[in-house]
Amino acid sequence: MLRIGMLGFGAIGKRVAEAVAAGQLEGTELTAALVRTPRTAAAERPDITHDPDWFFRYRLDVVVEGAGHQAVRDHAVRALDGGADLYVTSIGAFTDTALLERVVAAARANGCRVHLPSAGIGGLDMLASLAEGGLDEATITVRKDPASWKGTAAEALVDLDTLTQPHTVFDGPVREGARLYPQNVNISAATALAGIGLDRTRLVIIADPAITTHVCEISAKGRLGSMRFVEDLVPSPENRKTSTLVGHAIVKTLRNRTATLVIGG
Ligand SMILES: NC(=O)C1=CN([C@@H]2O[C@H](COP(=O)(O)OP(=O)(O)OC[C@H]3O[C@@H](n4cnc5c(N)ncnc54)[C@H](OP(=O)(O)O)[C@@H]3O)[C@@H](O)[C@H]2O)C=CC1
Ligand SMILES: O=C([O-])CC(=O)C(=O)O
Repeated sequence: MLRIGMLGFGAIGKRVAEAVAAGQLEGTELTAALVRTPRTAAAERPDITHDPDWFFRYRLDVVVEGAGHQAVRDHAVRALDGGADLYVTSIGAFTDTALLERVVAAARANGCRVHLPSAGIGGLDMLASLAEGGLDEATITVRKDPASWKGTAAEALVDLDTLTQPHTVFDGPVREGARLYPQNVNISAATALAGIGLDRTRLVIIADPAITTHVCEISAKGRLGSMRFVEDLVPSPENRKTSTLVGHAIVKTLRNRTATLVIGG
């Protein structure tokens, strides 16, 4: 039985819980989930707690982070020190390269692995393959409806409520943009780490009043050829900044861990 601990129990965490409860992740148990806000006690699985010491007293095979950059900073190394493999979705936290190095060192010291799943972005397999031959350029464009940028740095740049035209709120290196928009563009950090890195990958972020979805595009060019990938995803009713697909993608990733036949990856 694979024992999973979830950091975060929002749009992503709840989808994992639903999949386990529905028997869609054979041979797995969602043992515990760590959140920020205290919950009323319930003797059920997962055991949902806001107390990191309580969460980490469980012996976990896998810790899946779907909680945010601070949770990566606070708990990633502890998860690995406890002997669990770690899956991180808040990949933008690794714009801090020293943090990534500490996390990888902890994994190595404990004989564990760190996974950065594709989660909300496609095309990483192709991008990483192209990068093997050397990439000249890579760009990711993240376009979301204005409501998805509420509560972010975009609010200081533009009135999201009265926007009538697409507005570029960031155009620059991923290292800067993924730090400025921690809840919306983790996929850009995944793209950068799969390709030509956080400083050389260009990130364009657009608030677009003409759409109601998340339209994200990767384009890249190198010695082996070029690629273009576009996705158009439905926002989660639980958290508009996150595409509904993300939780499903994490379920697919966890299923691949125990499956006999693994497709893609
Ligand atoms: N790589 C990718 O493709 C994507 C990555 N993400 C990342 O995943 C994160 C979670 O997304 P989503 O599920 O939509 O978010 P939600 O806001 O729906 O849920 C976040 C959950 O994490 C908990 N939480 C927040 N901070 C902490 C912390 N410091 N320690 C422990 N728990 C914490 C919250 O607790 P409480 O319920 O008490 O508030 C909540 O349960 C995003 O912030 C983003 O960083 C998101 C989408 C795509
Ligand atoms: O689900 C998405 O739209 C992507 C996302 O929020 C992120 O990368 O943080």
